[in-house]
Amino acid sequence: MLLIKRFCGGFQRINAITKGSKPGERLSVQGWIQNIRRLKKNIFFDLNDGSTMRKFQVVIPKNSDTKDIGVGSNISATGCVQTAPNGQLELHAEHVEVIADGNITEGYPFSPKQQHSPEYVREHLHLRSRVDYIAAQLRLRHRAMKAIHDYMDKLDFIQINTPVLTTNDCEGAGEVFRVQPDSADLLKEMTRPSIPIEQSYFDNKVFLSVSGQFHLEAMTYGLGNTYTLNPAFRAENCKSPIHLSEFYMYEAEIAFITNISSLTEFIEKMIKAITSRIIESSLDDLKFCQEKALGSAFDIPWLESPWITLSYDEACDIILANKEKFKTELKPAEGFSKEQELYMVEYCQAPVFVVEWPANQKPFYMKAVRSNPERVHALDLLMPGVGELCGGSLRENDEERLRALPHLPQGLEWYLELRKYGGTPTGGFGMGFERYLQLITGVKNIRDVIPFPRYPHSCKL
Ligand SMILES: NC(=O)C[C@H](N)C(=O)O
Repeated sequence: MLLIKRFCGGFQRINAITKGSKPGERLSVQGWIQNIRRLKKNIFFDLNDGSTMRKFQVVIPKNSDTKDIGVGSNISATGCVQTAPNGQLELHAEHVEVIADGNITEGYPFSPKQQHSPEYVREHLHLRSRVDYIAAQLRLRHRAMKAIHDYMDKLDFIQINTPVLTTNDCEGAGEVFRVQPDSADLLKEMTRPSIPIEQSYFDNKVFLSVSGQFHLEAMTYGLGNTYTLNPAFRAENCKSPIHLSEFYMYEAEIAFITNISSLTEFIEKMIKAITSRIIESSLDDLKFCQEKALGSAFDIPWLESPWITLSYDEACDIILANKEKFKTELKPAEGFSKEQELYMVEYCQAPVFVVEWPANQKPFYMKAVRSNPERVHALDLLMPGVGELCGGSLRENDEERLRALPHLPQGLEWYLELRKYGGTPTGGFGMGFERYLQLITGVKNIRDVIPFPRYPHSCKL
């Protein structure tokens, strides 16, 4: 504790104070003033330091010199913790110092007393961490990441920092961002005889990663179970409220797995566990985000009940039997539309795993069902409100079967070689981390659950 205090320069964070301080304790805090009330005997500051959505009241005698202090001012205060008449802890300050003026009137876009729309708040990305529900979202995001890391660590998964720059496009779709130096001089300087000039830095075409899966597979062949929680990129001209050009993907690769039901069980257990952990650690922020998003907080209905698994054919039957309910038609080569995904969840009244997909709808690396090679051991997890949350599969670990594929992508000799030196059965999944945050908070636009959203026509800051 001493060490922590010294790191923070002797100041305590409000979250720690409201959770652990006792009346009578002397301490110092720093933060931003959110509101000032000047009453007969005392002046009351509502102090916020970003560590919690709870405001901490600082009380100073009326005769103190506070003419330089206004809403938005940065202050430090030292004093004694006491219990306020409402039962909450407050600081009776003997010493208050102004660290910086707030100046929040001169062109400041947010009025402390006004509610601003998410679209408006998003226009001021660099200032929006000062808006209460964005701060709550970002704290929740941190807790959710921590919950994932703690969960995986407990299960002895090894975290792998998969590369952001890659030469493969994993999913095989043409949706990648190319990367090359901006400097024409540098490219020229590095030119080699047989390499196109724009590739002369790496001697290869290089992309921003769309998925860390192949790198995880390589590591899993030596380390056993691995995972990553890294940025992934998709160059799609898609303005939907559930897509980003840069997002975080939580991917795991499990060794010695031979059954798709083991994978669905793993995912269901994991999502329930990390969600419960977030509820334990961040209930205030979670409820606040839910209220802001949907008007009222909600319980998460899928935490206790079992989830459903449907084969692709069973899922199609449900859609076809209800086809008058959809604007979109079921297209055999394209999987389900968003409204069909959401309908399936509503129909089953539970999250739904769709398994046993037609091979022609899925990437080449998925393991063929041996009794029916037209099908692959793949899964999509459909959740209420967001539709697809996870995609996963067992991986084809038979080198010969991979080599025989008519559309095997070029340049993946290394991927085949993994199988050549021992075709370990593996399987795994990817979960869009921001989509998960949308799922538990109800936040409609994915741009509000990531600090700096990147999407078509927008890469600010
Ligand atoms: N790791 C995974 O299975 C995720 C999958 N490659 C995807 O991008 O959806």
